[in-house]
Amino acid sequence: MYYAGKEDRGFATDNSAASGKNRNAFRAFLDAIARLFSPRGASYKDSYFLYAFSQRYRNNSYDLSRAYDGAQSYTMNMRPNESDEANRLEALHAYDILDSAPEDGFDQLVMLGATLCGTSMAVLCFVDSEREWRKAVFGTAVIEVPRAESICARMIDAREALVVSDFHSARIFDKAPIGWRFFAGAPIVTAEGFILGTLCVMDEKPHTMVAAQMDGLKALAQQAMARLELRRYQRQGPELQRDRFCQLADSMPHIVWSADRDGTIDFANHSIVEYAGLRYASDIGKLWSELLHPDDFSRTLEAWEQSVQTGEIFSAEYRLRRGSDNAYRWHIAKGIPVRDDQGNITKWYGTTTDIHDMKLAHEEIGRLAFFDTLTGLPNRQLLMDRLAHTVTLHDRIGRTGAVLLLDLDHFKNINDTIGHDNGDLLLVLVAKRLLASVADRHTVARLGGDEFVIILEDIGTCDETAAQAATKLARNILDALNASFNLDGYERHITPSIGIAFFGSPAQSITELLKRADLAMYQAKAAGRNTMRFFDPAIQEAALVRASLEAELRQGLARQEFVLFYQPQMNSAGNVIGLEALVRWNNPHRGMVSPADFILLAEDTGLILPLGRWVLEEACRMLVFLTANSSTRHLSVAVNVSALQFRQPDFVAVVLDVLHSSGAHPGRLKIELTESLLLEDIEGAIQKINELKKHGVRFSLDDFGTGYSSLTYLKRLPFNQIKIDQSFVHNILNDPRDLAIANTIIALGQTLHVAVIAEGVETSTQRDLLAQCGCTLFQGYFFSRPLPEAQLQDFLRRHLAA
Ligand SMILES: Nc1nc2c(ncn2[C@@H]2O[C@H](COP(=O)(O)OP(=O)(O)OP(=O)(O)O)[C@@H](O)[C@H]2O)c(=O)[nH]1
Repeated sequence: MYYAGKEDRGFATDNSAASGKNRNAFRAFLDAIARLFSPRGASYKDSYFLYAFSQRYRNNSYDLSRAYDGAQSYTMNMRPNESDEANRLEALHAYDILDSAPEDGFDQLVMLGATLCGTSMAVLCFVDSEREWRKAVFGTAVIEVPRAESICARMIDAREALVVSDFHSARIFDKAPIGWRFFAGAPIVTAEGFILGTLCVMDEKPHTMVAAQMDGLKALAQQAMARLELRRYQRQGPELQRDRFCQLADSMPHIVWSADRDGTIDFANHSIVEYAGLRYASDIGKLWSELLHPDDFSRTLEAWEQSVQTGEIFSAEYRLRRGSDNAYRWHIAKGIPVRDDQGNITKWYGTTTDIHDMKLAHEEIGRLAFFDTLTGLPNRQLLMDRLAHTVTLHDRIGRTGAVLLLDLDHFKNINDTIGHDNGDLLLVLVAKRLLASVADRHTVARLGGDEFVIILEDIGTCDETAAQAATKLARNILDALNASFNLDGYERHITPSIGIAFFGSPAQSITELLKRADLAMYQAKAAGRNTMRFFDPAIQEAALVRASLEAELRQGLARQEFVLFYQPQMNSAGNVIGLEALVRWNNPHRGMVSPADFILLAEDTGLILPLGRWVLEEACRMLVFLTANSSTRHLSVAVNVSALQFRQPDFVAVVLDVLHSSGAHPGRLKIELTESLLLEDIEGAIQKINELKKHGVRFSLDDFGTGYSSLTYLKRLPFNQIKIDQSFVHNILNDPRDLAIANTIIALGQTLHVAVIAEGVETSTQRDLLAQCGCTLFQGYFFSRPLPEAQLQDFLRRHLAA
């Protein structure tokens, strides 16, 4: 990378800079910049200079100061020493415009002036020492006027822009110009403040000029001056052009830069010094990557590579660190690739513009358009978009989702009693609780007023699982909102009514879906509020059944309706070696309920935790009882532990606590775990099992063969026993594959020195076949059904080893 001596300017000053190659590159640079500012792709001749110059020219202002009778003049706010006519003439001659041939660009400006002001004549003239000389004329063929007769010269002498509506009434000149009654002129002013001439419009008829026309005329005069600058610039040598360019580049608010193929910046204007707080613009070459926000780096690099590969304009948005406060601000960069004489792209010329405020404003506009201003939740518009997208997706992947429509109960009362502001606050707090009640992947939106919608995504594949998931979530919401709110220093209560509708395959319209959820919500209101209802009657029925079963389950626990049955476990000699404790629910209305009908619900509702503890306590009580008798002291009691129970952080402590308080022998307690329970956190499982094993507690792996049956479990988990699932035992006589599996499990047990017990043994043939395979422990109806405590005593008496 090469760099200029004038380091805060940037351009190279070595001799080669003047070479034709560099001149071409330089022209290409100007052209590139011009294209950036000119959407139509005009060359720098047309737009770059005009743009840059008009920026500076705009600083000279014109104030309406006096009005004549029928005429107005505008005081020109110029340099103090501009009355120096000699300097003015020198400035004029420097442009080398006098007596030059007509040029299209100037002709067009003059024509535009006449069209804009609706006059029959227009002239662009320069005032020399002796004459007014016209570079461009429209509606007149007169090219020169003696200075003494020139109104434009009078304008320059008086330093006033002028509008004369009618020379007949204005009488501000000794002699009205022949053939005109109307005149309006705007001065051609250099950046230094010299008035070189005017762009003026004339007519044979009187006229009035509205302010917009005068402004337009002044703008055209500015364009004429800019074009004059460009003309002079083009006639200068490359060195002068470069200096001039640097001055202009530095006057621009954008960061102007050029870069090599590998992205190294080898030129930047002064804006980068001001923005980034660099010492020299040239520092940008090495500091660029430090200024760029790290998160935007790879994206920017990709855009650059893309431009290098395709030759398309480089375009990227990124954040650049500001030197004054180290804040990152968004910028947009655009760079035009420029080819050398061989057609290879060697340079990129571009600008980088601060768009931070604009971007934030856009984001804010986007936020306002899609988010509710009060709660910050997605609004109806965004909800509809997401819902449409989610419904289509679920149809495609064959999954079920749900829409929960929630309306607060008697919300109007809140507004009426504690005011609308507190009502608003309550809506905000409700929104927060809703967000806290659902997982991030779901959407919580405010439909309007006191209505909210929750989209539950992917909650199952069948109605039952989806209904359970939706019920669980709706319950959470009901619980969350039922807790009191602190408003205005008082505890306030609000409840919701929730309607639930499902979507899946085939997709239904979102309007229909919301209508269904709305209908269900009204049913919830009709049912007394503070509750939920499903749109689907069958699901609703199932949910009601479940809800009443749950209520009964709670009651059952409180009323101690649960009992333990014990199923004996036998050895090959036909002696009892232990018991498996199995819970039953003795419901006053339903009779004896099997665990299959309530354990899942107990797990879903968390009731399994108190129930599981109760089972453990009962089993330990039985152990103490067995230990008291010398003939039963050796028997173990196996207890099934659910996944939720086992995952409790205090599981080990609970087991030890129950063992301790009951006085049961830990070595006689056997905990049965299922394979699926181990999947989630195998390390945690190993730790818990080992901790309890230290106290003598034994472990059995239940249902082995039905799940993943990973040998890793057997290797890593310190089980004392594996259970062959009854499904294999059931068909062991008919299905050789079941026999093979049972055989394998038994062989595994022998190899790993882990006891193997077969459950579900119903016949002597099954028992004999398993025994032939090497199985020594059995459990099943062939020996005994699970027995209530009273019948167990009898059984034990008959089957204990002498
Ligand atoms: N504070 C506040 N109130 C609102 C806003 N938007 C709507 N409301 C009020 O919310 C109330 C909604 O009432 P409804 O849902 O029709 O009736 P309700 O009193 O909740 O009674 P039910 O829905 O039948 O239980 C109306 O009184 C609205 O004026 C809001 O942005 N802020």
